[in-house]
Amino acid sequence: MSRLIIGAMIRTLGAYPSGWRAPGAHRDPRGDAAVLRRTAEVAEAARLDYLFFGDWLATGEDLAYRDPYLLARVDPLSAVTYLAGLTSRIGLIATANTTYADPYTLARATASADLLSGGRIGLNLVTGSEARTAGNHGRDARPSDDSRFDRAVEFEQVLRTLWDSFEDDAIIADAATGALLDPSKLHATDFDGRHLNVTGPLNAVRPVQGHLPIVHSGTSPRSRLFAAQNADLALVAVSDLEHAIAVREELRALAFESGRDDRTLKVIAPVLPIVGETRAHAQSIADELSELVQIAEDWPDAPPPAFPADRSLAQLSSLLGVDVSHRSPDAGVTTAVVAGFSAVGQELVEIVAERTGRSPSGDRPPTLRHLVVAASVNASMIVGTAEDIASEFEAWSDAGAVDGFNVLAATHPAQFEAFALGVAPELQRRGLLATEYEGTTLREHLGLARPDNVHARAHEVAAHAGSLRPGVRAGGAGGAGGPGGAGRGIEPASWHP
Ligand SMILES: Cc1cc2nc3c(=O)[nH]c(=O)nc-3n(C[C@H](O)[C@H](O)[C@H](O)COP(=O)(O)O)c2cc1C
Repeated sequence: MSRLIIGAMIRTLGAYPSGWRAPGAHRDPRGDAAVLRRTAEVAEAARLDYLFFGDWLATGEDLAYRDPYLLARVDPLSAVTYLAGLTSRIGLIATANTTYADPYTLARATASADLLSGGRIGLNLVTGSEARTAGNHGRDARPSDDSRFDRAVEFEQVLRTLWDSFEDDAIIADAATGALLDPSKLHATDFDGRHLNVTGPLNAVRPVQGHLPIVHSGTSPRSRLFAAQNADLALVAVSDLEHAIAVREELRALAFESGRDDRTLKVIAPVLPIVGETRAHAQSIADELSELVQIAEDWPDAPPPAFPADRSLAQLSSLLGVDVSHRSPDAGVTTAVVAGFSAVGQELVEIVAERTGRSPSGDRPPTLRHLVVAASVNASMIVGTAEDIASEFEAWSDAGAVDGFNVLAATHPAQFEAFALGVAPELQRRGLLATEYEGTTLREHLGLARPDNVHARAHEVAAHAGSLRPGVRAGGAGGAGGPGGAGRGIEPASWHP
């Protein structure tokens, strides 16, 4: 039984769109500091490996209905730096968008946070953008998929090379001789790529972790290739166990073909557990959350223009293959009605039954509202007791489907603490989560070696070959941490200056 990597993806207003409406739930982002503090304390006591902060560089009224936690949130780097001061062992992962960020500024901020945290920071690199994000950054259009990933590849290489500006022993600090620095161990970056030109060196000492663990989340083919070639953790969106096994196999094969030790790539799936004292209790929580999700028919005339179009009886009718748009959303759906549904409709009825315990043949049949919500709210939900949830984690681990999970809490604090205080101890009992932090850095929690300094390796190669001038690069191709890059501790011969 190998231990899983267990992190929590923090969404303070809850990861379920109606989570903030649940009784006692945190619902005002102006109070996020206290929730973040409490969440970090509980997560570290539960020995979770890390807290993960996604990011979205735009906002608008639509998010209030679809993804409320995105409406107004603390910037991920501020969150991890703040929590680094309040915790001592748990990892802290922030998200940055390589399409819009500046590599020098980001390298400096992340190297600083890693120093301040004692080596506990990770960096999730995303490239995606929507029109609003482009507009917020003075760009008139979304970059093409290829150009955003071509830039991301250069960006990741520049980050690693900037982080390696100071070799670990570059600072001498000898008061007697007045020697503060060994200048031969401070390296320029001199990156000259198609998208990025960075001279360096970075004005921050090398991170405690050498290079921060790189995370990448995405679904497109370019995204998977980027993760396979450059990431330590790949966050995947998967629909079920079989899909997860296939995606992990594909990512590991891509990593191997890129010249990496594919075991160094950890595949992490998001999961949204609803935890109750009994299964029926958990189902009642899921049922209440489902009923709190607003649908178009809740407005007497018409929903607001920004309201999600797919959250309506009209949209549901097209999925069911039966016109239910004129019926009450709270009308029970009986077995006879379900018999006329399409295959998709039947599947929705099963999803609702699994989550809420509502059955068309029972005394609490599902309503059309439940079916609208099941169809329009995307969530990898598991509903049950702490043992039920832990057994599902164990089954995915045994099947080789994942290396770990990013746990999303439907509500804060209730469901987050139900997981941390209920499921985490059960995972520890089964050997799936450590009972104590074995190391002090995020790399150690993730079982990742500390990479060599690309320039120091170049020194060795140069000393050996008598030719190479470290730090001067012939252009963007080939990189410190990219495919075959020495940044991964892969033999220097594969690193092309
Ligand atoms: C599990 C998961 C989490 C994600 N989190 C973010 C995020 O926090 N911010 C973001 O801009 N994109 C996020 N994305 C979207 C992709 O990371 C992003 O667009 C990436 O560049 C790959 O995109 P593509 O699959 O659209 O090519 C996430 C995707 C997945 C599967």
